[in-house]
Amino acid sequence: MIFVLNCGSSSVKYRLFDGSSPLASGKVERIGEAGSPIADHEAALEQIARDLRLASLPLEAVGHRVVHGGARFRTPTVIDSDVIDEIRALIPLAPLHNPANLEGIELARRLRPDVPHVAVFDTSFHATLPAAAATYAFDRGLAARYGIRRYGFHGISFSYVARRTATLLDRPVDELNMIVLHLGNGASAAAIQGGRSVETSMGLTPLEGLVMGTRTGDIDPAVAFVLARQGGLSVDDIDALYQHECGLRGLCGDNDMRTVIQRVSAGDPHAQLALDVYCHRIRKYVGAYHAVLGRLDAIVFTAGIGENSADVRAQSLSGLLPMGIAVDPARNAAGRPERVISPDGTPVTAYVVPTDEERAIAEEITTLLAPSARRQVVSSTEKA
Ligand SMILES: Nc1ncnc2c1ncn2[C@@H]1O[C@H](COP(=O)(O)OP(=O)(O)O)[C@@H](O)[C@H]1O
Ligand SMILES: CC(=O)OP(=O)(O)O
Ligand SMILES: [Mg+2]
Repeated sequence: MIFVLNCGSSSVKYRLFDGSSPLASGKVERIGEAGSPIADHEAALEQIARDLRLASLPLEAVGHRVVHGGARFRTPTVIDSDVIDEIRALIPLAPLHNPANLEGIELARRLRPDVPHVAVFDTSFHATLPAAAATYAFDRGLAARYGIRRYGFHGISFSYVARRTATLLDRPVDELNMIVLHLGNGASAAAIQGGRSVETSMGLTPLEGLVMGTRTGDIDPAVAFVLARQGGLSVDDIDALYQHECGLRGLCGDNDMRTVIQRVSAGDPHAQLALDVYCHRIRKYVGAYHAVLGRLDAIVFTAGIGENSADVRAQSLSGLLPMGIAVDPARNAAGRPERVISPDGTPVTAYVVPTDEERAIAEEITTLLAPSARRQVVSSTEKA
């Protein structure tokens, strides 16, 4: 059995697998929010551990989603105290995520010190970004000193969804060019060429790129100078503002797309502008990534908003028929969770493909711990 933990900034998702069959799963949301019965991640994890009798399960390994792996972690990694220190050192680059990931790791290791704990990183899939896409036009010396470059995130999801889409198209992933739009609490786009990430919208941190629930996405760096010089805000104030008070919430007061869309239906102009900015940003990235890829075979929507919001999908891709992209209203509105939403015969096939980060993590761990891979892990440790 493999137990997988996905500790997010305000939620914990978990899944227990017996081989490839899920035995139990769940999600604790709104951790630490006003009025929520779950005060912190520790309380959430203790409840999950009790419910599942985690201490006595016949586990082979525990898998952890870790958002920022920096330049060092390009593959799933067995966690030791050195790895924990390295994940902790990356907290400034993922302040909403790495602390929660670490809490999950530390609590789970305390509970199950007898099994390997494996970190699977959101950044790994983007290790293939070409230098031209990964590099900021920034002082070369400072960039090297502080590790300032574009890393990209949501890689566990992108990699899983790309493989799933290739299966649906019944073609090898290495022949396909696709754009995947992961639209959840955090949101990002990736251009994937032959199964490899060649461009993505998040950068050094998960702040860059698309509009998110509470995060800015792309913004002129000079906004920070104005806030500091004219508003007297500190760096920490600005960081907190960009992370928690911007995005959809900043534009209309709500960070949940369901509420935004209800308000749009009721004629609310702030909600309307929030939705328009959100979809305009996606459309802009689709055009840019089409140019990066040259030929485009598929556009795929995934995660909470991507999988559930027909309005966002339709508005983001409307008017793109000259680029070979279209959405069929009936297919978009309803159907199986995993489906084609473009009309037959359009050059680019548009899909909804539900993501499954927990399954992807379990699969990575099964591969890592397979007997042949285990020998490689041992021999590379010996060499080091
Ligand atoms: N039916 C729906 N219509 C529009 N948005 C939805 C719907 N269902 C869920 N969402 C959105 O999905 C988001 C959460 O996505 P999810 O991928 O579960 O996030 P995360 O894994 O990052 O916590 C919520 O902000 C919510 O607005
Ligand atoms: C990297 C990131 O933004 O993750 P999430 O969408 O889970 O917040
Ligand atoms: Mg997520």
